Amino acid sequence: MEQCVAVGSAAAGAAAVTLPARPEPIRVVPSETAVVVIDMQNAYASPGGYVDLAGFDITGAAGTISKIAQVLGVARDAGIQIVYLQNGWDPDYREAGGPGSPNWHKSNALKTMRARPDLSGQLLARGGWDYALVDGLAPVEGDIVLGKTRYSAFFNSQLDSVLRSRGIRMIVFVGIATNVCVESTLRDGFHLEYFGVMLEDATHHLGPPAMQDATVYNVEKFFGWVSTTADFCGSFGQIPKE
Ligand SMILES: C/C(=C/NC(N)=O)C(=O)O
Repeated sequence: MEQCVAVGSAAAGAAAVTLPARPEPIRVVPSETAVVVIDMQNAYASPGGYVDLAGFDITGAAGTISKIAQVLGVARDAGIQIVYLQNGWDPDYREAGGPGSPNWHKSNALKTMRARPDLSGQLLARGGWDYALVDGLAPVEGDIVLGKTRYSAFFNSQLDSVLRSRGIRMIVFVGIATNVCVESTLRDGFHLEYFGVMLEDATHHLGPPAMQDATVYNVEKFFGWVSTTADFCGSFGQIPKE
């Protein structure tokens, strides 16, 4: 087996779990691990949600929901902290920014609502159906739910302090979209000294399939590690229930 990368107190010999990953396995203590669920909202994963209305193919999202549900079940039994992110803005879209913000120009949700005024106030507005987490992935007691207003979950959010205060060193990423908010957050996490692992089959891209491949390449080569739902469940599922 290739050399393991040992994270946090695993490097000092604490009892740890080895997660098979590329480019090499990674060894970590479960209490220093968090699963970060990126934007599993109706907007990104349900027919009639924002990305569906904006013309992206969301047929893969149903499979992603069931993979994430498996990951969360095992993570909860292993005592791993789960943090959900929800992307969007206040119902008046002040947090989205006006024409002085690149977000106003690049956000496909804002562009879709400008093209279709009948949708105005519906897409990614806090409190609405589009903003809500999908039914199949409801948080349970002990999970943390945070809002975010830009692609990176570290930007202008409480994510760093929530993780840092709990001694988290490794983040396991699942969610949508691989090539937008998942990659943006994993990259920022790298720069904040978190070890990022992306479960490739528990994420889904926006755009052509090459987008998924490009992020997998970027993560494996430059920013972190790539693993799978089966490997996560196989390794963290061995831990006796607390
Ligand atoms: C394009 C897009 C991606 N979001 C995400 N959760 O990856 C958006 O929010 O408009």
